[in-house]
Amino acid sequence: MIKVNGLYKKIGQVQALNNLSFEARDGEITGLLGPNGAGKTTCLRTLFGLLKPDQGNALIDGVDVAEQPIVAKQALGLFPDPFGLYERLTPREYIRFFAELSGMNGRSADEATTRVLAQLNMQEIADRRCKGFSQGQRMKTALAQAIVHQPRNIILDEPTRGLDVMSTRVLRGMLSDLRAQGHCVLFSSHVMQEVAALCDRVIVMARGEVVAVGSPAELCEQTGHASLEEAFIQLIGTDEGIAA
Ligand SMILES: Nc1ncnc2c1ncn2[C@@H]1O[C@H](COP(=O)(O)OP(=O)(O)OP(=O)(O)O)[C@@H](O)[C@H]1O
Repeated sequence: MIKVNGLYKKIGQVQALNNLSFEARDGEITGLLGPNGAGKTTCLRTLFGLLKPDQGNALIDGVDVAEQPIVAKQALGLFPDPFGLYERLTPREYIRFFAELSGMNGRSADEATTRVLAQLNMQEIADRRCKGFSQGQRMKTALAQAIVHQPRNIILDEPTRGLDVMSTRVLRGMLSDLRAQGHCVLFSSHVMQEVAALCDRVIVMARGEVVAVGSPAELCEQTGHASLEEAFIQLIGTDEGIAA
């Protein structure tokens, strides 16, 4: 469970977060949807302890990220940019390295690596170098890295940016599996179709605050629009920076 309470963050002259509060529940996929500059990345960076809020707090399974960053991060997986994989390593080496970074060693790191390779059906590519991998194979490696320490909560910042259709499908399948296993999945997006297809609940953000919360169907109902696109435009006040 991820919870943010009254987050404020000013960056330069910009009030990037402006009393932002919401929760993302276990066993659900929660989408953070907003136009460019809404504050999505700032929020996710705060959740991961990379930014300190001016006010308010972020809780991972009830642990305050600012007060106990190491404990909070152990319950959190951050999905990295799959284009940034180190190409000379194999997935097994790569994932094991991240297992060690999260505090495992020797046998436990080996076991965790083997487990996640099996979980994501990666045995065939486990010992090939990442160089030349398809996007889908990169996605799996990136996700394996994020979940090797079995965090209950997984955060993804614009995970489908730049992906082809097949890879997007692979990612959607992986996120649905994580939901079925009871994980809390939170991802940011400015792509409506993606949010509509995947999310149980959508947090609509604009100007650093929440402007609406609900399932895609509830958001349509709240605004009286049949299409999600129209609902979002009404809620956000513009369609600038939102993709269909
Ligand atoms: N390092 C920074 N320096 C200056 N301004 C920043 C910085 N980081 C964020 N901001 C500003 O804070 C606001 C929120 O930015 P943020 O990146 O969180 O938005 P976002 O919703 O992730 O947008 P996008 O969809 O475009 O990635 C924006 O107005 C942005 O310009």
